[in-house]
Amino acid sequence: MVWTSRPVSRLHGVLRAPGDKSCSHRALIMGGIAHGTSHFTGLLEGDDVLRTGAAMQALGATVTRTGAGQWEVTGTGARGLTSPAAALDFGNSGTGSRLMMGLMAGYALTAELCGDASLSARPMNRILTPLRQMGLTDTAEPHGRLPFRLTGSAALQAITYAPPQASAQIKSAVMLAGLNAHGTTIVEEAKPTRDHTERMLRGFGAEVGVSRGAGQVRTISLLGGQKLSAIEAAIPGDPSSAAFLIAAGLISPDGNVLVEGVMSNPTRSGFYDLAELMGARLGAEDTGDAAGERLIDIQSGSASLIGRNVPERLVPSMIDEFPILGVLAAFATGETVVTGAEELRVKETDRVKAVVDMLRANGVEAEEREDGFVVQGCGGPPPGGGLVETRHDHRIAMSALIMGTASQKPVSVDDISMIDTSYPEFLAHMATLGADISEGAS
Ligand SMILES: O=C(O)C1=C[C@@H](OP(=O)(O)O)[C@@H](O)[C@H](O)C1
Ligand SMILES: C=C(OP(=O)(O)O)C(=O)O
Repeated sequence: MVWTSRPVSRLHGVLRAPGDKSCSHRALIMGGIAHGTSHFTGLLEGDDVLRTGAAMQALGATVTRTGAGQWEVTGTGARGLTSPAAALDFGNSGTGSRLMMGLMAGYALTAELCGDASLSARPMNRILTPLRQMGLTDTAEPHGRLPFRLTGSAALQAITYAPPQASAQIKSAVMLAGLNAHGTTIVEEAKPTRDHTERMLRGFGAEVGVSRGAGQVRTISLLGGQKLSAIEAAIPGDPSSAAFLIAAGLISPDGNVLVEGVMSNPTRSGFYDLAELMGARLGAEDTGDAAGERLIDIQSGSASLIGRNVPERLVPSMIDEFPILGVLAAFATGETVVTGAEELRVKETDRVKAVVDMLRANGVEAEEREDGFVVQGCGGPPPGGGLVETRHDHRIAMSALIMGTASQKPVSVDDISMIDTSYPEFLAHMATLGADISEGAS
C-alpha cells in the first residue's frame, strides 16, 4: 500500500529513541542461555527482535513480555538448548538468523531455519564457513541461502578466525559458538565493527579479551565453557533509528528535534561524525549509562549541509545509515562520495542500487559505484515527486519518507509494513514532530 510524505515548514519535538535493535537481539539470546532469570526494560519490540525471542522460546528458554518494552527471560542454563518442534522463521532479520546460527552450533540440536524473500536472498556462507570449521553441519551447500537445516554439536572446537568482511554478525556468530567450544575462540577484526556482543557477554559475567594490534586490527578472545549469569538491564536507545529523526531536523526549513537516551558508542557513531563534517551542529549531552553503554541526548536543527567524501574509516560505524545519508547528501551543496561500502550490496536489498534509485526517482542526480555511490547535492530541497520502491527494506522506506518532509513535492513509497522490523513507532514519532505522512498517493 502506497504512503506519502508531504513537505511541511517545521519539524519540532522531543522524542525518546526506541531500544537498540542490536542490543535487544543480544539481550534475548544471552538471557536465553544464562543461568537464572533476566529482566530487560526498553527492549525494542520490532518484528526482527520478536522473532529472536520466539526462536529462543522454541529452543527451550522462557521469554515473557511483562509490560511495554519489559521482558523476563529465564535461561536454559546447564540444561542447554534443545531442538525446536517447528522451523525457526527469522522474517527479515539478518542479525537474528546469523547470531542464532552461531549460538545453535554449540548445542546437540537440529533446527530448520527460514525467513522472508529478502532474508532468503542474503548470503549465509559467511557465517556457515567458520561454523563448519568449528563442527557445525548444515544443508545449505552450495548456495548458502535460507531455508536450510542446521545440526549443532556439543563438541565444537575453538578456531581463530579473521572475517573477510567487516561484519559484527560474523564476529558475533563465531563468538556465540565459541561460548560452547573446546578451547579459546579468537576473532581478528581488520576493521572494528559494533562491539555489543563483547560488552554484553561481559555484562552476563563472561571474560572476553580485547586487544588492539597493528593498524586498526582488534583481536577478541573467549574461552569456551564459560557460564552466563542472568542480569537486569535497560536497553539503550538505537542510534540507527535516531539518525532518521536527527536527519529530519537537519533538512527541515524550521527544524528543532531532540532525541533522548541514544547509545553513544564509537562503533556506531559514524553517521553523527559525518553529519558534523557536512556542517551539522549537533548538541549532545551525557545522561548516564545503560547495559554498559553511554547514553546521550542529541539535538539537531536546520543546517546548510556540504557534500563530502565519506572517510572509509567511518563506514563500519555507520553501515546502516547510508540510506539516510543519501537523503542528507541530496539536500547538501556539492558532491557526496561513498566508497568502501560494498557490504551495502547484501543488506535487506542491494542498498547501493536502492539508494541511487530512491534519489533518481525524486529528481536527484546519483550514480552507483561498485562499492558505494555518488550524489550531486541540490543545495537545498530536491524536487521530490517520486514513488520509491522499498524492496522489503525498512531503512529505504524511512529514508524516503524523511526526504518527503522537506523536498519540493511529496515523496511516496510503495510499502511501509517492513518499518515494523526495526522501528514500530516511526510514524507516531514523525507525527509528533509535525510530519504529514499518510496512506495513499500524493
Ligand atoms: O550485529 C548486528 O547487530 C548488526 C550488524 C550489521 O550487519 P553486518 O554484520 O552484516 O555488517 C548491521 O548491518 C545490522 O543491522 C546489525
Ligand atoms: C541490515 C540491517 O539489519 P539485519 O542485517 O539484521 O537484517 C538493518 O537493520 O539495517
